[in-house]
Amino acid sequence: VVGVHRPTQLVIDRQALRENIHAAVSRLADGCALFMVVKANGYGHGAVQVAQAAKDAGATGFCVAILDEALELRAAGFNEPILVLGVSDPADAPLMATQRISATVAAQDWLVEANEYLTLAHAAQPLRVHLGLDTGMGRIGFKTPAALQSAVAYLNDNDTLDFEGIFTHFSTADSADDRYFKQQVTTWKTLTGALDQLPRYVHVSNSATSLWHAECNANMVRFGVAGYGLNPSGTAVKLPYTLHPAMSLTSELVHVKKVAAGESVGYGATYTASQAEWVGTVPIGYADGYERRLQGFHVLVDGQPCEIIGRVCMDQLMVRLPAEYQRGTQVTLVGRDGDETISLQDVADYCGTIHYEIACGFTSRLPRCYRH
Ligand SMILES: Cc1ncc(COP(=O)(O)O)c(CNc2conc2O)c1O
Repeated sequence: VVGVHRPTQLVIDRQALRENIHAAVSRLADGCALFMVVKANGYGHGAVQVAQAAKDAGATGFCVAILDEALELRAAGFNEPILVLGVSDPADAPLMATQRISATVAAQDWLVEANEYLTLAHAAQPLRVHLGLDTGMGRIGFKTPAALQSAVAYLNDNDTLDFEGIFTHFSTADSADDRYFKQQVTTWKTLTGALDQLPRYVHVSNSATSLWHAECNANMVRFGVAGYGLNPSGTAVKLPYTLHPAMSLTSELVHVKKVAAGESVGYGATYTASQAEWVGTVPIGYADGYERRLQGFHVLVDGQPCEIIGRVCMDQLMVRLPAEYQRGTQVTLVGRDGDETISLQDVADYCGTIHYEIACGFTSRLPRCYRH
């Protein structure tokens, strides 16, 4: 990667992305589309590169969180449908219409305000609208048949608006306990059952739903975390087919020294060697998204787990080495080295969070290097 002057990098395996997405596409019923969810810079993997890999593997559209992420894809030359999953600014309705970016709508007053902007702008294209239904996620969306019917009537009465899709989002699809999931499905059926006809895109599935409740898929799935090779449930529910994690994180030792018993390492001198030992310094820290909470976790050097000793600094961290190693020796922070592997799940477990947050948390200071 041009301009990389530090050995620390996120390595993204595009072949893994393509395999994960193609596996999902091949399992979808005829007529069901896969839109790759590339929000948050492709869950940290690089939105543009992920979008291309997903398109190569059969994705026919994309989902993002905010309008800026959709504009990034258009600027990169993607002409496929793009749905913004969050609530956008009604004042941006003309821009979205012109750019053929689909807007999520969660309330009728948003439609009325957007329509004012569209009418004033004499937008050449109607704004594509997906109505979001809140069936239990408790985030955004219509909750009653009456409100939904009213919004649909408003859509049908205004040619500045194109009723392109209707969707909901499940909050427990990744749980082995499906009681709440079933309640949401019932609510979904009640709400959509109140409409005479449904729009082109009808979608309810995130990765977990498409993996464990595929019968719910309708005609489009919003495929995210599994496309990156990660189990939506973490380790709670077994995958129906193998996924290939696409993200690795590697670096090199930039300094190696022998410390004597009694010598301290890191801010706050929180670590003191109890015996003479070899210590390596790795150029990565919390400003890269490698969190301070990872003190005491481990990295891999020469296929061996090496404990992170002392506090993680902003840009560097120190590890105990099993022996003397040369400057430049590879360090694996996420990925496989010999017989050992550190997964994003392992990092997330140690931090008391989920792998989504770890992957999204790697900052822009880490170059993304693409393989295959
Ligand atoms: C509306 C919506 N659809 C689909 C997805 C894709 O889910 P998946 O990556 O599990 O397949 C998300 C992810 N949203 C989030 C994932 O983590 N926090 C979120 O808000 C979402 O918010």
